[in-house]
Amino acid sequence: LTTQRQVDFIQFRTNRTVKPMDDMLMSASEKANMVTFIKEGLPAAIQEAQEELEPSASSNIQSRQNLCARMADIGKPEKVPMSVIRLNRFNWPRQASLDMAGSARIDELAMSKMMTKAGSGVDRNHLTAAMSQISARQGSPTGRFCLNRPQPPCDPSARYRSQDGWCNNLKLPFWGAALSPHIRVTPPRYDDGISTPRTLSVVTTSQGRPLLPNVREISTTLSQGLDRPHPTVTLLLMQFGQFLDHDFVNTPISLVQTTKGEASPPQCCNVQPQCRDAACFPIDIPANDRFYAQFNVKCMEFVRSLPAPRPDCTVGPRDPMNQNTHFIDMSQVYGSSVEDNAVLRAGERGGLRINTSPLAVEFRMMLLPPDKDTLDCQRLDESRACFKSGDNRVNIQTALTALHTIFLREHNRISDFFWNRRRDLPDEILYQETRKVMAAQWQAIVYGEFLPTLVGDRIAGDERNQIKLMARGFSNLYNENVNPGTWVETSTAAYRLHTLIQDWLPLKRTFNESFKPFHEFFFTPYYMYEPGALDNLAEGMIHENSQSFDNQVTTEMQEHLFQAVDEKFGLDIVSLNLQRGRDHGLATYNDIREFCGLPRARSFKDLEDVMTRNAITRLARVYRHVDDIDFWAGGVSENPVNRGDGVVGPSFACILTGQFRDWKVGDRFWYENPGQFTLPQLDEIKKASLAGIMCANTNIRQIQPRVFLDARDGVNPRVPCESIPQMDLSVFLSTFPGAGK
Ligand code: HEM
Ligand SMILES: [Ca+2]
Repeated sequence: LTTQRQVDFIQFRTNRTVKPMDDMLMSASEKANMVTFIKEGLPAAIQEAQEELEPSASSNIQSRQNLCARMADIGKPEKVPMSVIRLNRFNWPRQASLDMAGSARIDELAMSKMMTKAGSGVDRNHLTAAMSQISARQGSPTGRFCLNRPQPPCDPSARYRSQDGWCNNLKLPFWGAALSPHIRVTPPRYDDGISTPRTLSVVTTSQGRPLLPNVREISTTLSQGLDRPHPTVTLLLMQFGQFLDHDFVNTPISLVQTTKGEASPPQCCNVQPQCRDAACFPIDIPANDRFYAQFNVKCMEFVRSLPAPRPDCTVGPRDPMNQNTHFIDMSQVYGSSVEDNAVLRAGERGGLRINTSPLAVEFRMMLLPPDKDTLDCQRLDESRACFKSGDNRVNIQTALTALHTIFLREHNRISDFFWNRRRDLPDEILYQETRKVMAAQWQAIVYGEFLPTLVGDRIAGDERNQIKLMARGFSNLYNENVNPGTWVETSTAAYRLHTLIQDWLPLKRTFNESFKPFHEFFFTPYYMYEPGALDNLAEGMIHENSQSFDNQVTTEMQEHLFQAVDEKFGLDIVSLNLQRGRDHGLATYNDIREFCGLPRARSFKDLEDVMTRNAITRLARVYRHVDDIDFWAGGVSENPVNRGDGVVGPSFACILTGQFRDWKVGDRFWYENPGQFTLPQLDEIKKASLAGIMCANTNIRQIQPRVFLDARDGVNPRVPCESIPQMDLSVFLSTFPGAGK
């Protein structure tokens, strides 16, 4: 049986370096004709599209909006639930993202004009693929967001990463930078080949192609919220996983101008379809829904992600924007822009700003600085504010806030050490040197501890996958031709490991709390102000287990996501994940199988090579055809890879292995690259561990060395913190600017 198949080297079926044009089955003259057609027609199409989308020119759109606004007023406008407001805050766009999306929308309209012009004789996928390779908008006034983005030239000898990731790649400075698109390793699946979500089944009937199953129906068919704790993996794996995802991706949603002149997310439910904003993609809830029906809820709000313009001056199918640096560089701690970073800095001694509220001072707790503007937080009293960090999602649930706090403390612990020895150095140097060490040990922990647990030792240990750390010496894997960008396949499915989440937080032990459901911790991180809260959470996360990797997601996430205390229901993360996949034009489960070297399944039965019969039955119950299966739904239905050597299934493991490889070999500042650290410094970084960081920054006294796995006598026994190795930070002083003079 192929279920027993062992996976080691992950080899992609498609050669990702092949340009789409080369891939097309066209004669040379056909290709040449298409290139001429695009070069001649596209600038005019862009011009037309721009005029059409210009706000002043669209009086008819305006009047339609006004009409619809009046209709909405006549009907009773529903109060927007707090859960929806919180979801939108979670995905909030920066002004720069909104500006850039305007440019991307012009491109999309221009593309569709080109398609109309080309007529039905031309293959739409060929045309979009060809357009995406021709820089037709360079120098055009709307091209201001491509290569012309105003930035100082790159300094190849810069010792530190830039704050926004710009210039990591010297040839293509936008690669991996904040405010660039997610990238793709499989072709997009949009209904129109440009940007409209996949909604149609592959099946053709006499009435045409039926709709794909509704995402909420898929959600309830797959998951019954069963409680299946993972046998060996701690809850810290889940929590670290989320903390890491806030390093490499932050996808903003679209906003609309309200009549008051503010920008806000459009309301999509309870609005007539013809009056809905183009960014609306609401989720219908079936009338017989096992949970929402009792509240008479028929629709879940969903706003589409912002389109990102392509940084290489080409036009092409829509890609979502990423507001964080794509690199594994601790941007969730430091921010993804110079402006964000400035707010987080103490401004002296190389430190990060901390919380100076009376509670924090009284109990001598180093906490994150307060964020007075956080609308999504329900403030209980003035003395307990929500927190600020490098990623704006820091407050969404308290265990995440706890990890942010531990890494804040770690930064200040290291910067204090440096400052005590080099008081002559300015704040900026002390900060950057600390950040450099922080990012290095972060990468070492992500690749050395987290990834081997996630994809399994067998895959992580295979040198050919290039995710294994060096036993000694430097790595020679840096490749300037590898794009270090976050993949849509990762952000929108393979890394959405919401199946690992428990329906409680491990706060019970010290606080003697009666059971508190997980949703009471959404956007209410006030526990952090209790003395001992952080220690308690840290201790709980290494004691308790994650949920298993499977098609089951806790009802806290499937029914109560972001629910406020005075609400009865929240959102469903499974529906959101699936709908987001369609919004982002994500390839299907079968596409990914093929990309990963598994055979394309021709029937549901073919899925037996990676799934149990039970998991297949659920998929077959809701999907009409095996080609319709959404990647996330198929991915979580798989058995863990290599019989449980890894946590995730084979297709998630495949995507994640490729992704982590590219984040590493495409990062010029990867800590093992020559020129980043000296050999003695690398030897110290090898001593870094998450156990060590938790010991150094909390009051935990005992810990198992491999924190993502249960403590087990003989194998991974809990030991006193004193016996966990710590880096000798003094080795880093020798390469400080001006050292040894
Ligand atoms: C622990 C509580 C968690 C909550 C409440 C939560 C909630 C959410 C929500 C609401 C979204 C946005 C959904 C959408 O509109 O598309 C999201 C996205 C995401 N989640 Fe989670 N999540 C949690 C844990 C995790 C974990 C453990 C992981 C992975 C190990 C994870 C990975 C992701 C990723 C990669 C995204 C996409 C983010 C982006 O593109 O900006 N999440 N999560
Ligand atoms: Ca980052």
